Amino acid sequence: MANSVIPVIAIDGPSASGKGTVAQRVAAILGFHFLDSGALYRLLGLAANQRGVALTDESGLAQLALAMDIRFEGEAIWLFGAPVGDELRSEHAAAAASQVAALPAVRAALLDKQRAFRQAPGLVADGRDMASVVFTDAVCKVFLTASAEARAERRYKQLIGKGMSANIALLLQEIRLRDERDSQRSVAPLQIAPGAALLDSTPLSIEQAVEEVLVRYRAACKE
Ligand SMILES: Nc1ncnc2c1ncn2[C@@H]1O[C@H](COP(=O)(O)OP(=O)(O)OP(=O)(O)O)[C@@H](O)[C@H]1O
Ligand SMILES: Nc1ccn([C@H]2C[C@H](O)[C@@H](COP(=O)(O)O)O2)c(=O)n1
Repeated sequence: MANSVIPVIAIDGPSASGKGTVAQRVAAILGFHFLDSGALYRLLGLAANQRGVALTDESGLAQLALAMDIRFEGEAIWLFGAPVGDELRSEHAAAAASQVAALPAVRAALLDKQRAFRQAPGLVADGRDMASVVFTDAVCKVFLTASAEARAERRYKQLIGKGMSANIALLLQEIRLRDERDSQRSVAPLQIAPGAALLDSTPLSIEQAVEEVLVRYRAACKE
């Protein structure tokens, strides 16, 4: 199958809007591959930390991004042959990811790694620029959002559920800060891409949000 005809569903949106959860479930229902593009930026922040590369060293980070040996196996992730634990999901890792993601050379270095996930029979990709940059020809583009308060509450429950400590007021502050940085940066900012459908999941359950995406995908396939 030629790469360009392999269908992609692009789900972008702000932090903790539920994109990862929804994208993963849609992929499972359709039997598609799944790309958590944020994990690549988080892994780069982690690798930089491990190897002493400053989060402001654009060329050093870009070289590290190209060299990163990453393996995804279901929920498990390996970085340079070592398993990565829950630290990848911490707000500390998220803040580092948001910082390195603002650097143009880093984004360019990660493009091929992301596009390599486009494999038959299809791909569901979540991130910030899936529809606007990485998979501009995606058959279905969704911008999944929710109020900052709902997102902070979801993240709080997620972290507590994993046995990690969390403070909801602090989470709300971090979410707002990250929204600001991700949407104000000059390269590939978080935005609603042309042709993307806006889906506000504040009042929706996960199942309802999944169904909304599937409805849009099926409609797009009929066009
Ligand atoms: N519609 C929903 N209603 C309630 N909780 C939800 C909903 N969607 C997702 N969640 C929960 O919110 C938490 C955050 O979701 P998820 O990790 O998928 O967000 P995300 O947008 O991928 O975040 P990030 O980009 O920061 O990784 C998860 O615990 C998930 O189960
Ligand atoms: N396509 C992407 C994915 C992620 N980022 C950045 C912005 C986020 O703050 C950070 C972590 O992402 P998350 O795991 O929360 O989805 O990575 C990006 O710029 N582009």
